[in-house]
Amino acid sequence: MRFVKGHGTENDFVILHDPDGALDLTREAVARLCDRRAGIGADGVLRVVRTKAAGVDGDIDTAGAEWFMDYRNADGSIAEMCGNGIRVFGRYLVASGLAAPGEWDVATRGGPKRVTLGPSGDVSVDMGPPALLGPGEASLAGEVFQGRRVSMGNPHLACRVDGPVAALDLSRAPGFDPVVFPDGVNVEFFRAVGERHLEMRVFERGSGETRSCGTGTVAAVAAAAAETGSEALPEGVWTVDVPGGRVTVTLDDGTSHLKGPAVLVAEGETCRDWL
Ligand SMILES: N[C@@H](CCC[C@H](N)C(=O)O)C(=O)O
Repeated sequence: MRFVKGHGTENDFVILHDPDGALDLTREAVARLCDRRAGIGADGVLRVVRTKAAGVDGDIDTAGAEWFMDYRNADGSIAEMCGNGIRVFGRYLVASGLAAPGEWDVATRGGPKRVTLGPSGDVSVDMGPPALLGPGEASLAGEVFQGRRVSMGNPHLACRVDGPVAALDLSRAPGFDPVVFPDGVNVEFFRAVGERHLEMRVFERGSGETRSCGTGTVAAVAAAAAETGSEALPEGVWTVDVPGGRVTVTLDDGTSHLKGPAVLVAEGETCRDWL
């Protein structure tokens, strides 16, 4: 099986080219591919499949997008959206000659997302309006953190912390109420380090701590922006520093845009009989 490896601010992915939907991508196969010692190693898999061959017709709004991002977490579970993944997905389509630089929609389980990119450089994606769903809490190393529940198509709990995020122990999954989050949750911890400038760490559902999470950065910005108390989120450009680098999140026109690097680093083929 041919693959490409890529990352967006070190949130890394194995990209599988499956235009006609021929791959039987089991949960076990994804977990083996993502294993960092016995496999290729990644936070998730991006299966690149033509929307018409993805078997999602009628289930989701695809807006006529030619390509569908089938995203899987490292444990093989399916997620609705991946903000860094879709930027890497866009870079892959352009680098492979499957799409021209410019602007177009990619279908995801979280709805169609408009990707904007040039022949090289940063990739931007319209992530849609963050949905603020009210308060929530997580626990970590015996401490309880208050946060805001945010949907970016996938579920988030964004918690402000007082000290540097580097001091947090994310070696174990944060605790949360499974009644409030029946499908699990991605938990972000953020701190303001300047005006419209956050630092953030994340523990992702299905992948553990990752070095970046695109949907998580938008959720953290939405939670921080909501602290102003105004009914609509105030417009503005935010910088978010994550362990893997820096992205910008723009809140404008009732939507959000995520922008940052998306890099393809290697391509190869899995060995016969391995997977
Ligand atoms: N890293 C991603 C989010 C991937 C999905 C997430 N773990 C979930 O299960 O919802 C991003 O960049 O947004």
